[in-house]
Amino acid sequence: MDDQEAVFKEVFGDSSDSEGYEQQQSPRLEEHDEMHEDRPTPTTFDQNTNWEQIKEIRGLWLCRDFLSAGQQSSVLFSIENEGWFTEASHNQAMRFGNLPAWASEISDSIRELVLLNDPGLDPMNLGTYYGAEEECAFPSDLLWREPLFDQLIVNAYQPGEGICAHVDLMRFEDGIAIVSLESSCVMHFTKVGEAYCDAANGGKPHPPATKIPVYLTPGSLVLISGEARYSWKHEINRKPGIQIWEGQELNQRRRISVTLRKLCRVD
Ligand SMILES: O=C(O)CCC(=O)C(=O)O
Ligand SMILES: [Fe+2]
Repeated sequence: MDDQEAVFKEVFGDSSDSEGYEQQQSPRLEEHDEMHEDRPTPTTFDQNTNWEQIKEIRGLWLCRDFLSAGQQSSVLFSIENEGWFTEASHNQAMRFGNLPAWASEISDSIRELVLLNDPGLDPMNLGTYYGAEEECAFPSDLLWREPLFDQLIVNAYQPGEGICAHVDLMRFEDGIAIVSLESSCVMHFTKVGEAYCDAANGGKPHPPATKIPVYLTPGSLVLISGEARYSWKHEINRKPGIQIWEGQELNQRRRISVTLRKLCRVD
């Protein structure tokens, strides 16, 4: 096991073991607890309060405390070790196919966390739970595809940098996950077709587009599927005056994001 893998297993635990979902989120923390007198409370995922459904947009879910501070450091350490961002001009890295171990661990944790909140998605519980599919953070057909994700993009944004409004390319399947690290930001969602477009309207002003702001803190996870994926654009505009949350302009630092998607099959 190399250093990076060891650190990752230390923080996330070994996802190949057969412990229950709740234990898998922080098994190593619990081991440490046994060794120390002044034990911190283990961080387990709360079954009901962890996920936030963005009510204006079907298929948009947020888990603010997806990665603990230690897990965030571990992921950042792994990303740093990849050596992708050693030069200031490098701000994006992509991987297709097998994900690096640390990204696979994130992918496994996403599946576990969705299941934890929606036990009815687990085939083991078929017929026992009857939850509405729209109450699930990820639809079951996406949750059980293999692999869950096979494409990774890591973006590094300096203060002031963001990403223009877009719908992710159709070459990717439904079901996208974004993990935020280092700096908080506001991601804005705009309905497709509602965005301001001068030329298409003969220069006449459009009514202002409905923009739904979503506050992404470090360690948070966003899941985007269905309407949120196909009928809404997302953007991060970090120009002055735009990154406002609860009336306050956010203090910007470098932001790293990890985006996981699945390529469409070409038969
Ligand atoms: O950096 C982010 O948080 C979003 C990235 C994104 O939307 C994309 O790569 O398509
Ligand atoms: Fe995107």
